[in-house]
Amino acid sequence: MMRPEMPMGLIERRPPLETQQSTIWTRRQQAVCVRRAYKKYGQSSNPHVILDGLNMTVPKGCIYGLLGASGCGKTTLLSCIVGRRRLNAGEIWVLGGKPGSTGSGVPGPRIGYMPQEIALYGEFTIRETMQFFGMINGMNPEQVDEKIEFLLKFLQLPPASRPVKNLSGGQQRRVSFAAALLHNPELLILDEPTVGVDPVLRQGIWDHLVHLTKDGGTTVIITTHYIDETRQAHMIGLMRGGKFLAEESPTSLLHKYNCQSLEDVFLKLSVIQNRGKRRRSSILHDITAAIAVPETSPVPAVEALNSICDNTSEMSGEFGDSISPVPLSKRMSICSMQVNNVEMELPPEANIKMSLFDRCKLYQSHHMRALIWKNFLWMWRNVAVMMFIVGLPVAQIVLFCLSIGKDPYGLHLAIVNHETNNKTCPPTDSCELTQLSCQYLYQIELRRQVLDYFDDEESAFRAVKLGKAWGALSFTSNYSISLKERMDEGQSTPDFVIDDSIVSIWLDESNQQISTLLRRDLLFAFQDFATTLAATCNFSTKAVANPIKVND
Ligand SMILES: Nc1ncnc2c1ncn2[C@@H]1O[C@H](COP(=O)(O)OP(=O)(O)OP(=O)(O)O)[C@@H](O)[C@H]1O
Repeated sequence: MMRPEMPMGLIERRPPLETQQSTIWTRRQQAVCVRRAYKKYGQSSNPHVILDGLNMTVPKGCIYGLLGASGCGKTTLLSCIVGRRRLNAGEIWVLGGKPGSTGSGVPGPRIGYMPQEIALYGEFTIRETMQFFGMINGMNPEQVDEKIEFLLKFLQLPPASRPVKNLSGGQQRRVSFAAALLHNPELLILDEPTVGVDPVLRQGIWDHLVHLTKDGGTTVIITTHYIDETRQAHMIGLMRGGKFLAEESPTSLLHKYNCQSLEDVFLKLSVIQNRGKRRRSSILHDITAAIAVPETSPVPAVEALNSICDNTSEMSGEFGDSISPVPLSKRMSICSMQVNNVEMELPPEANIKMSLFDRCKLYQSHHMRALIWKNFLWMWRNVAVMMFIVGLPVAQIVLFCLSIGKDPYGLHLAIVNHETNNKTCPPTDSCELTQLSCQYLYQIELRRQVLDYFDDEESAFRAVKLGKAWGALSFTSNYSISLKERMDEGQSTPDFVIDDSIVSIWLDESNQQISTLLRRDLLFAFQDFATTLAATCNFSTKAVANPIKVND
């Protein structure tokens, strides 16, 4: 592909480096390759931009130190790499595939991720924690046990039977680190693993990382606030303002900027980035001119722009534009892997349409087993919580049955009994058909309701209105005579006799449940009163029973 001519001013300021082509193939050969990453938080109207066109290349077999001030977006970038978050724009290739795509193994056992925040179960012992992570990554118990011995010794951890909650903060971070190392992943992503670690152990950790990457089989990306400890990294990326200020080996950075420490390099580059921002408008003008290719040119304008962004030579030295000044070939030689000589089988490309079967494959049996095991262990360790969770519904049901499941009793009823001049009357066991209202009221009392006597209907209604009674019952003065005549005369009973034989009832309907139950009680009480009376007088009880039979 032809490159557009660069303007003279730009060439004078920055001598061009060797042109590097960035193709999908080369991106997939890297351990991690991020291109034009853009990530923001918050509303579109007021976005908080964290990654602003960031490019990052982590060759395989490399220790890559990701450095930057607190809050510059290191954790955000790492969580996009492991597939916990998504970019708003741009591309990420991890171990040849896109995070989350089918068959990429990312997230999955190909990656070991130690997050910044501790994500361990406090109730579990160190051994159980390791067993859980081992199970998730498809390891068998023997393999886990073997690895535990080494990791406990190497990371100076207490005995494996110690619960995680009883460990210090630094020890818990080391357990989290051990969990990331456990399954020998191809790519180790460590977010501040050396926080709370003494200098001797810190050196031990770095030595181990160097050992892991020696044969090129493992790649490590590590963030740390101790900038100088990254001298042992093969490459470091200095992040600021959502971009990389540089992506180079520590020695070449120290040499190039003539500094004694990487902190000084970082400061120098920050100053250059600030200057670069001020000059940016004029540089942008130069670039626009560079890609303003004539219509006759065989290179389309979009390709020309991509070429400028992807090839490291054109804009090298312009920090803050997130383009590394190191040619790709040099970066590759820093690390142990010579990609050109290796024929590798790459995972499938992203955005492949997934069938339902493929989706089901995401739910692997060892994941399910690990989760079930973890949940049972958690329940076992939290017996009190479990008893509460199981016992609460039982207690609720018992309380419900005790309070609501029973029929209500002790309900007050306002009685106006003109037949007895509102006097209470005892029930009789003789067949005298006088004061039948008393016998009916007695049946109501048997249902444990409370009878309050009133002189007239008006005062009985007032009691109901004031909520002192749930209902009012009124008997006429010749209730018993009328009822008897009604039974004797049958069809020829005059209307006024029928009216006198009726018990008038008014119920408070404000609580439908109570009024329904009360209505049922009053009807059943009358049924019992009629049956008892029939039995006392040697009548057929069946004749007075309700002519409805509910069968089984
Ligand atoms: N979920 C979120 N919603 C909104 N803002 C967020 C969220 N997560 C992180 N941020 C913001 O994004 C910025 C970058 O956060 P990030 O954790 O990536 O920084 P960092 O470089 O890892 O910091 P440190 O070195 O202190 O861990 C911070 O300003 C943070 O407040």
